Amino acid sequence: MRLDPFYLIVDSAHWVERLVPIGVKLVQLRIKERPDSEVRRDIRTSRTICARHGCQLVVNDHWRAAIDEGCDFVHLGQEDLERADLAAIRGGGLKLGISTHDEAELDRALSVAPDYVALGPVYPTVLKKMQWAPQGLVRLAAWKEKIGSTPLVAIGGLNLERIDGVLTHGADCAAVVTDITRNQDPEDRTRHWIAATSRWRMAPA
Ligand SMILES: Cc1ncc(COP(=O)(O)OP(=O)(O)O)c(N)n1
Ligand SMILES: Cc1nc(C(=O)O)sc1CCOP(=O)(O)O
Ligand SMILES: [Mg+2]
Repeated sequence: MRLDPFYLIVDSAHWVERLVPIGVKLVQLRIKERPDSEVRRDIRTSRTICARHGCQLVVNDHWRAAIDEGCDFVHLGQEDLERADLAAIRGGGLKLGISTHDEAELDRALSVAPDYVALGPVYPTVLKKMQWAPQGLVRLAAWKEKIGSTPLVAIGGLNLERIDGVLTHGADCAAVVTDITRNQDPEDRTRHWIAATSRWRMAPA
């Protein structure tokens, strides 16, 4: 399986509506602390927009709603993994991405045969407080060495200047939140991300 090299992460369907039509092909809905009814409404709206634009939709954390709404992927962290019904996710035909931050988490992730593994934070992130020091590019390359053909997602502190570094050190895909959503012109920044990742999009598998 191949992932688009540009992985946008946003916290509402409004962002999906704004940015996916520009040409985003892989987007995660990462909604925190909102009622289940709103989460489901945003997933449904995003699903419709993504289907219209040929974009894969990943749902973070809310795996039951993702199954119910027929999404493409679920993303789970290690704690989420404890509570989720992986058989139901697989049975629903959804793919699974898993966060990792150290070797033990990587072993745990690989034990459930994920469709991608994420390593973070590669660089310092302002989005959330993290207990791990920035992983760096050498560690990213070590992760790829260990996981082989399973796609590797780099996340944490990525910006336009850091894309080439992660994609030449083993990442198949660069995930981003604030470099786009806190940019003064998110649409323009999204266009730049699409252009900056284009040579990996076109590279032979
Ligand atoms: C692509 C990607 N990588 C990592 C994460 C983080 O997931 P998690 O550790 O469960 O933390 P929260 O995002 O739920 O706060 C992610 N969402 N996406
Ligand atoms: C949500 C998330 N998870 C991470 C991890 O390391 O698991 S880093 C991160 C934040 C990514 O946001 P930004 O692109 O703004 O740094
Ligand atoms: Mg989570």
